[in-house]
Amino acid sequence: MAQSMMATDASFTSSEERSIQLRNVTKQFGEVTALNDINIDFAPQKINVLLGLSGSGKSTLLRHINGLHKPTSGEVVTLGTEVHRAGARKLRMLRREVGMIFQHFHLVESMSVLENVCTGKLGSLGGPRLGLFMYPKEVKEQAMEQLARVGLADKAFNRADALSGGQMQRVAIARALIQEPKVLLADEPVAALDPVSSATVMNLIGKIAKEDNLTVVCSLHQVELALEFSDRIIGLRGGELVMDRDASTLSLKEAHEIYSAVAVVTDEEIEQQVPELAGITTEQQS
Ligand SMILES: Nc1ncnc2c1ncn2[C@@H]1O[C@H](COP(=O)(O)OP(=O)(O)OP(=O)(O)O)[C@@H](O)[C@H]1O
Repeated sequence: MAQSMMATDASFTSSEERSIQLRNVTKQFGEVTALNDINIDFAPQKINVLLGLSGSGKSTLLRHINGLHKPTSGEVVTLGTEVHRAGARKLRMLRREVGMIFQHFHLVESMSVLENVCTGKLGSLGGPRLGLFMYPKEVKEQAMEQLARVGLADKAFNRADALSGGQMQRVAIARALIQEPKVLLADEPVAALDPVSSATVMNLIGKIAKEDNLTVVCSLHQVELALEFSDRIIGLRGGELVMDRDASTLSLKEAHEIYSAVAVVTDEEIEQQVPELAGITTEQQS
């Protein structure tokens, strides 16, 4: 792997406090190796973006951070919790501190916007609740505060399915924030949005991350957005870590190299692997 693709900001390699650590993490789904021996730390209060082709392992990596997946081998420690060996109770506790937003928002469309935000508190309130009246007054007030932060206080009593995609994602952000998380995981949060809404949502994530000192790990497909909104770019290809760079030092062209699906192979390597091709010109082969 090219050295330049793996250069890191000193703050990321510091042995000081780390929000998230993955050590030799491999994840197999049957025959498929979704992650292959990944070693990475995420420092607190940074915005980290995962880039890579479809199937490169971005969602799988995100899901290891809050224990939605457990590694086949290796260790994951998030906010001090050993995710790889945590039982259901410990994972529930951890997930109160780790908010997550998704490409398709995962709102309950028939519920009001306000109630959707209140559901972010279910993990700590316990028990099923159906209807706004079942939430304590202070939870509803907190939900209104978070809606105001994402610019949607005036939509609180609308049904969620009356909103645009960008607005739905902002509601999902408010729902994650009401948990008062330390870590925010975002799995392709703008993949279903138009460019203007995408920029609005990424701006919002960046602003809130700074205000709330959040550690953000976000998968994206838009390289330009990744460079604009992140502190750090992590590239995955076929489950392997192929880039780890401070975003401010990375050019657009370099970032696009993460997407070069075919590894560069030299003539010598081809001759070693396929001796019968040695000496045959491209013209003769075709
Ligand atoms: N639950 C699962 N069961 C079986 N295979 C899975 C599962 N989840 C992921 N995979 C496989 O693991 C590999 C990595 O998938 P993953 O969803 O992490 O990629 P991704 O980079 O997030 O892709 P995309 O950009 O399309 O979301 C793929 O080959 C995928 O098919």
